[in-house]
Amino acid sequence: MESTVQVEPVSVSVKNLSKSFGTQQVLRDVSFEVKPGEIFVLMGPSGSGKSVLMRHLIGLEKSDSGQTLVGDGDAQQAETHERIRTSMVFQAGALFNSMKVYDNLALYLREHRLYDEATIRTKVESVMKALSIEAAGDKIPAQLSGGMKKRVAVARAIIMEPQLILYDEPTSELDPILAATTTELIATISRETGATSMVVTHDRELALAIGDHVALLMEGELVFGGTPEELRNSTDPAVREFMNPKIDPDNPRFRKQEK
Ligand SMILES: Nc1ncnc2c1ncn2[C@@H]1O[C@H](COP(=O)(O)OP(=O)(O)OP(=O)(O)O)[C@@H](O)[C@H]1O
Repeated sequence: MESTVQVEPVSVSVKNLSKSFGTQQVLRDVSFEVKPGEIFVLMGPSGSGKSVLMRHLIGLEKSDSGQTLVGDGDAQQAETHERIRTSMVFQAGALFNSMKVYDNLALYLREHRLYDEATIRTKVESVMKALSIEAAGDKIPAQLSGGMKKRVAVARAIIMEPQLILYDEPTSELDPILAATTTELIATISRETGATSMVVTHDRELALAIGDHVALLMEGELVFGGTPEELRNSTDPAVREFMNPKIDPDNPRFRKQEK
């Protein structure tokens, strides 16, 4: 992917982060570090607080206590995000359906008046080439397949040359081959741009294949943090159950959860 731009990666640091909504505590004293340039994978069951945690990192949520740093800046201050380029690849792509793919990609550069139209064209074409989506330029998102839409969403995120890229469930709703392709894409972008990557996912294959570090959040608490190898070898019953749930049709777990 020779047409991508190298960036200065940033660290992420979460220290003793707690957050409640009303009486429900969603994050409990969560702490972890992400090193510049690494791929950090955040896993955990539905409702465990992953999205709330990520929202803190892009400044959309205010903590009750604790600290979230992106580089040397407080993630909850707008100034940090003006200085450090962070982009998020949303699950549904967050593309404008009424606009051609080319215009979706050019939008950020045009809105921020960063370059003249000729330079924008060069940049958009270069990112489209890097992700092999040149043929999609004149189409609107509704005309694209799921896999192509994912690549356009990734293209839209990397066009701003982010130092930190956050992926929200990038492989959900994809067939196994497309999930593998998207996983490879995340690894390639990480390698080629040098950006720090954080991936929220339920996808164990992705976590084990490309994570430098993996963290597991359960009921708002970080119950595991380590390498994929350490995750694979964990003897913690909750971690093992999450990674390898045994399906027992005679003793369904939803019945146990009802009690
Ligand atoms: N703005 C909010 N107000 C009240 N409760 C909220 C709010 N945002 C999230 N929650 C609650 O916080 C809990 C954690 O939600 P969150 O979306 O972070 O889970 P998640 O781990 O991302 O789940 P999933 O994997 O299903 O996306 C849920 O119980 C949710 O209902």
